[in-house]
Amino acid sequence: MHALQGSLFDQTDEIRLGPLSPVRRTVLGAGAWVDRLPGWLAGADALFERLAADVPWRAERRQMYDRQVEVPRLLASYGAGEPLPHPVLTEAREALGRHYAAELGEPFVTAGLCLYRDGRDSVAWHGDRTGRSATEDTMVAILSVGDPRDLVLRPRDGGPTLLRLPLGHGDLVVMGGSCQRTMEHAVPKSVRAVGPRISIQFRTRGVM
Ligand SMILES: O=C(O)CCC(=O)C(=O)O
Ligand SMILES: [Fe+2]
Repeated sequence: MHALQGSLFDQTDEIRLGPLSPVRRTVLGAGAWVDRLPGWLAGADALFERLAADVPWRAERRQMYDRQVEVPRLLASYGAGEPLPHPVLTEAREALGRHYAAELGEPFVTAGLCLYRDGRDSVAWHGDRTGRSATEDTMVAILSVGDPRDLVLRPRDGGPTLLRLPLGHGDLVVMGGSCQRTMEHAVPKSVRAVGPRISIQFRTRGVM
């Protein structure tokens, strides 16, 4: 794994969340939208280092036709009520819950973590549509630390990529409304030399 290149605009070691009020919404149509807040978390490089070292990362293999393939990223997941690997993640989940309470109608309860070791790690086009999100609107909030990687979104029924969001260094994105059903998202492989990135995805009960 490449060493993380410390970011020039995040020289603080104090790991701290800013206010959520500056979040900006992009409406994608068909009930889907994306909220963004670049640099929500200060001290993102310090949080990256802590999570990289402290989280019990696991490699997964998946059945692909007749063979087992390595999932191209490392994973960790925290169910409802399980303590998160850093207190600022609990703060983030609660702050997001308060900010979106009226619109979402329920709290964020689970956290999934992905570690993209380098540009060869990725996630293929998909929607988070296992569980209630297959039929209901929901929100998936993602905090990113480490080197930015693009999160791309396109309509599920075909059509060009609508959004390409570089996410790292404390950036927040929230995919909301019908996004998991009507759109797909991916983190494509990168041929550029990129350092590692960790994403933390907060979801509601029964959504994967
Ligand atoms: O790393 C990201 O920002 C996206 C991860 C993702 O889409 C997922 O785990 O479902
Ligand atoms: Fe996803």
